Amino acid sequence: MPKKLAAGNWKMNGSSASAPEVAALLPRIADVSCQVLLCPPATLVTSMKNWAGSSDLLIGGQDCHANESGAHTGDISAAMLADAGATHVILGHSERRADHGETDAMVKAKTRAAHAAGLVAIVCVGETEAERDDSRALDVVGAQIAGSLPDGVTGDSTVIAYEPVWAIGTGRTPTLEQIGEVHDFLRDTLTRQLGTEGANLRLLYGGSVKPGNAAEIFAVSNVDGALVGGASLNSSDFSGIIEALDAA
Ligand SMILES: O=C[C@H](O)COP(=O)(O)O
Repeated sequence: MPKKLAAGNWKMNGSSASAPEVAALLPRIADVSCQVLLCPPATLVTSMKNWAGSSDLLIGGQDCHANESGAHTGDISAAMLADAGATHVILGHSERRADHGETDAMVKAKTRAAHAAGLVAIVCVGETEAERDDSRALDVVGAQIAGSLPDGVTGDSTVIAYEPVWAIGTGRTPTLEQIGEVHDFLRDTLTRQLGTEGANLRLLYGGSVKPGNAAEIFAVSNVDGALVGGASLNSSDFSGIIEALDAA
């Protein structure tokens, strides 16, 4: 299995003034055994790559178009992200699914494009609160997995992030049992579909991960890291999460 992964999603936050925050993170990740990734807005990918210098900090995008180039005003291709210094891209985040009407089929096409450009795709799945209340969480993430992954997925090319929509930015998290149930289900489903590669796929949990709850979340079976939103904006908070993952 590839190394565990602590991924930070800056969403629509950050500017050229963010350099010191990234600089403060670098000494804290110098000796960790897990991978550390920051996904800033596209405008900051190249700058952040420069701020990372010779450190092991990885840089990713937050979305890409399914096509390599063409008349798509405002969009960015996977190849462009790679050219800017990105190694990863987040795809199918619930905010993109909600704000931009992204469907599983669109996420699948984007994932294919990411792979073609040599990027690791972090494919997000997760149920809404109404779907969980309706006892449909596993059905929903199962359908998203079935619809969002193209052929040829491997443990090196793809990461799955389970993010219950109702836990994102709310300070609410599922119980550890609920996280374990979904992650075990994802592992079983992916191993059935993909064999060894499915067993090797990293499964991240995302949704209100903080330094205070990270250790208990990382102790849950089949949790191989986290996709962190708000707490990744603060180097001290993100470091706390990274240290918990490193110790898990
Ligand atoms: O991509 C990250 C997730 O949406 C989690 O965000 P959050 O840590 O602010 O809840």
